[in-house]
Amino acid sequence: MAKPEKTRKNAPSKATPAKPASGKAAGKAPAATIEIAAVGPATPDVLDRLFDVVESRRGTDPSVSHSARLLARGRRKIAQKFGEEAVECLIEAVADNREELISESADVLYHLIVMWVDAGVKPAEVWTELLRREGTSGVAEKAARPRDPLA
Ligand SMILES: N=c1c2ncn([C@@H]3O[C@H](COP(=O)(O)OP(=O)(O)OP(=O)(O)O)[C@@H](O)[C@H]3O)c2ncn1[C@@H]1O[C@H](COP(=O)(O)O)[C@@H](O)[C@H]1O
Repeated sequence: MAKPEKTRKNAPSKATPAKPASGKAAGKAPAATIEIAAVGPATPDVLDRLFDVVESRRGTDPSVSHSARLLARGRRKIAQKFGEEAVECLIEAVADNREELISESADVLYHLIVMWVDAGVKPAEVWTELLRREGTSGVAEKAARPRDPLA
C-alpha cells in the first residue's frame, strides 16, 4: 500500500534566495547563508542546533517526539530510515526535481543526525574531519592511497 505523503513534503519553503552578489563577490559561489523570513539566517549552525534537540529527545515520550521514537527503535531501524531517505534523495536528484531534492536532503540530514546521536558521534567530530580534508583534492587523495596489489 502506498505510504501517505509525509507531512514535511512539499511544505511551502520559508527560504528566500540571498540577494545577488555584487562588486567583489560577484561571480563567486553563493555564501552558505540564506535569509529565512521570520527565522533568521540559515547556516550550518542549524545542524548543531538540530543535533542538540535530537539528543535532548533521547528517552523522552515517543508519542510526542519522532526522534525519541526512532532512538527507542534502535540502530537498525535508524540505519534503515537513513538508507530510505538517501534513496528518496537520489531519486529526486536523478529526476532533476530541484525542490524535492532540497526537501529530501533535509530528511537525509535529519536522519543522519539521529544516527550520530544513537552512535555517540558529535557534529564537531564530523566538522573536524571535513576541515582536515579541506583543500585536498579527491583526485590527489586517491592517488596517494597505497595500491592494492590484487586490484
Ligand atoms: N528535521 C526533522 C525531520 N525531518 C523529517 N522528520 C520526520 O520523519 C518522519 C519520516 O516519516 P516516515 O513515514 O518516513 O517514517 P516513519 O513515520 O518512521 O514510518 P515507518 O518507516 O516507521 O513506517 C516524519 O514524521 C517527519 O516529520 C523530522 N522530524 C523532526 N525533525 C527535526 O527534529 C526536531 C525534533 O523533532 P521531534 O523529535 O519530533 O520533537 C524538530 O523540531 C525538527 O527540527
